[in-house]
Amino acid sequence: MENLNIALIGCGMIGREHIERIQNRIRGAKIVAVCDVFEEGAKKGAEIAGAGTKIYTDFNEAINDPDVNAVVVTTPGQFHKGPVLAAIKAGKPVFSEKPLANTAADGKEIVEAEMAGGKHLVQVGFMRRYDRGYRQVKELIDSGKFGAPMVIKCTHRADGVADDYTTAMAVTDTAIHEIDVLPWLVNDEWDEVQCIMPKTNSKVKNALKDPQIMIMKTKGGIINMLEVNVNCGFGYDINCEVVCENGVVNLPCPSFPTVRYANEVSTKIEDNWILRFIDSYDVEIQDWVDHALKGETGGSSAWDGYVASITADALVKSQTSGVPEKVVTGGTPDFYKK
Ligand SMILES: NC(=O)C1=CN([C@@H]2O[C@H](COP(=O)(O)OP(=O)(O)OC[C@H]3O[C@@H](n4cnc5c(N)ncnc54)[C@H](O)[C@@H]3O)[C@@H](O)[C@H]2O)C=CC1
Ligand SMILES: O=C1[C@H](O)[C@H](O)[C@@H](O)[C@H](O)[C@H]1O
Repeated sequence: MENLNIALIGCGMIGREHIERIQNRIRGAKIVAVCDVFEEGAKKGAEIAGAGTKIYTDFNEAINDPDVNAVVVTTPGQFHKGPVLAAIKAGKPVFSEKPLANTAADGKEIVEAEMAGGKHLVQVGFMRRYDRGYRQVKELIDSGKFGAPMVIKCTHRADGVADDYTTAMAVTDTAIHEIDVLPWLVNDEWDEVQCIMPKTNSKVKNALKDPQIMIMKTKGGIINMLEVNVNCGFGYDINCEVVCENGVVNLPCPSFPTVRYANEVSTKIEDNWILRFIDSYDVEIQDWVDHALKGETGGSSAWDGYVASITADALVKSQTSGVPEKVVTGGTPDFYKK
């Protein structure tokens, strides 16, 4: 393939972000068609993509357009399976935003379809693997200088979520980033996970339980403590500290000026995920395009996405059981072994 001619499915918040970056900053690819169940949404996507962009409201029609040779899926997680399976059936490379699917059952269908087709076509949008800070942490850990990782402490904090955000989404939509990136960071796999509910924030006006504490243990014995806190009140605050045998490695915070003013010293915390990881989205999408043009996939595979969904299912189960739940994947199929 000379160029990816992409159909983007789901012209919402991140769909429009990806249209803008693909049209303006990504080499070797362009959006030629956009699709949204709401025609108005598709028209908004087409406006960003530019003149001549085809508009669809049916993802099968968009994906099977003969001018389309690649697919980006940016529908809500529970609606990823349809377009991803359609892209696999059409033999076209597909970038699916995270999560691959909201349940392990849906993820399994995708993995089985990709293996049956015999071609690696699916990449999942876990962009933290492309984030400069996470890659710096991984490089230091992989150097061996600090010894083996033993404990990880993370926060995933945001300042407010949509009204339809649920207790389960704290796992399937939010913690799913740590579920994917941490095993990659420390070269291990999840074994057992537990969700513990502290006192709920009095700002929460619906059934949402927030914050949540997720204790996750790897097969190698590393224990991670993750605080998911989506009503923190002060910004979008992502932290990751890896405690090793001879030292501690911390994820760098985005750099902002330190201001001294009126007897105070202060710096800034990002407002949201768009700005906090803006560079990593560009690196991730460019890597997907570069690989797809060679008939390959980079980043997180469909199997990585499926394992993340298996882990998420276990954590959601623990949200009600309150006890540790095992993460059972059955082992990596040869098709996905690197
Ligand atoms: N990597 C990251 O940091 C982020 C990833 N995401 C992921 O991106 C995906 C989309 O999230 P948002 O943009 O926030 O959602 P959104 O709700 O803003 O947009 C989703 C769009 O998909 C459309 N849609 C729904 N079902 C469809 C179907 N069957 N066919 C075509 N269009 C359909 C909706 O009409 C809507 O316009 C989710 O999987 C989410 O987890 C979202 C935010 C950040
Ligand atoms: O994917 C995302 C964002 O990247 C944020 O990390 C989360 O807080 C949000 O819930 C989710 O949509």
